[in-house]
Amino acid sequence: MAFDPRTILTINVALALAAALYLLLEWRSARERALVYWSAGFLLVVIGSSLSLLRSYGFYFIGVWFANGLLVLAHACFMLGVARFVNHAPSRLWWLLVPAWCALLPLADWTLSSRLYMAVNSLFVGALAIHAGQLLKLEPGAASLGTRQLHYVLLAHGLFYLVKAAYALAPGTLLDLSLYQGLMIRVSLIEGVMAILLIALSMTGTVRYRRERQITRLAERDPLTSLYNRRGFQARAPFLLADAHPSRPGALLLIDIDNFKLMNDMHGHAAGDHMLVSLSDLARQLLPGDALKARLGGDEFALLLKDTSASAIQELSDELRRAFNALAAEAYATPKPVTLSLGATLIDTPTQDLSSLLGQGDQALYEAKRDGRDQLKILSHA
Ligand SMILES: Nc1nc2c(ncn2[C@@H]2O[C@H](COP(=O)(O)OP(=O)(O)OP(=O)(O)O)[C@@H](O)[C@H]2O)c(=O)[nH]1
Repeated sequence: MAFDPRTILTINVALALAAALYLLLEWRSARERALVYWSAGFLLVVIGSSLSLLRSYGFYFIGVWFANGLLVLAHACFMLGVARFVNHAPSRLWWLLVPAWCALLPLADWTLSSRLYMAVNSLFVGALAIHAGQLLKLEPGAASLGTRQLHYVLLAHGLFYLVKAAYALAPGTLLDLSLYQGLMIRVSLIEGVMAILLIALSMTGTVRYRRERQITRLAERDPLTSLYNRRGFQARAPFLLADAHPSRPGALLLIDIDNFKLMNDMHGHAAGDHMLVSLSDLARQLLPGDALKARLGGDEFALLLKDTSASAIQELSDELRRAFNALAAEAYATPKPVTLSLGATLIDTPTQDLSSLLGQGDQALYEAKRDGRDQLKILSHA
């Protein structure tokens, strides 16, 4: 298909400008610094591609050398953005690209040396893009579609530039940088359009996924203890409840601190907060990793365990109480002891009825309080 290189370059400019503005707008809401680097990279592509249009009017230095130099700089920005995104400090050796590129300037003659120039320039672009792609590690389960896409698009883009470098040095190939003559130059213009689109979309996709994960995390966690809050507990409980079986029953355990108001009143809110955090730390230490741990509100906590038994729950409660009571007594003296009351209900059939389980746990907890606090009561699930 015939096409006019200047038209393609103009499309490149428009797309890169749209990408730069789009990424900048994303930065306004996401505040992810990588977006600023990426946006700056696309702005450099805009300037470089615009200057590139000048080569057909005889401005070779600006239209070829300078414009392609900006392309290297743009890819350095993409790489720095990815490094920032993955919290990786790039090696200082990349600075060597600056003197290396400047060393190409004396080669400004438009026969043989333009091939060498294009080969080295493409090599720099390819190396930066491949390095940026490699920085995006694809850990199973953690990488989003956007991250995977950005990883592969950057690698493919980098490989394309390596091929371009090899092509430039291959004898007998047509290459005229001033008139955009030669297969590789024309293919490169088309590749540029596709790369801008794919890279910019993957960049926003990968940042959005991370931001959504952060928002979900914030919405489901208690800020003081970092345990799940009621919303997070309700969202995750069904997975554990569905697993219950008479041979491996689960258990719901509700915990309420006794005389907590007294501690708050006597020692201040900070002391109360300290004990809430201590209790959550104990829960993390003493419970299995797959147990669901949540602070439902105030001084009330909920634990959901799978594959357990009444005796295991009793043992766990005794350990929790012993450790918590000792901590509280040691740190903050109160006329009435600050202890733990616990209410548990065993779950021996799969169920999705969390609210009635919470009702039973509450009932058991109420009995523990009524019978003098500092103890566990267990109700069997009918
Ligand atoms: N420090 C602190 N206190 C909180 C927080 N949220 C709720 N509280 C306090 O927790 C206390 C809960 O009081 P209750 O459970 O009704 O009182 P209690 O003294 O523990 O009484 P019993 O449970 O019957 O032993 C109140 O004083 C609340 O102000 C919090 O985030 N930090």
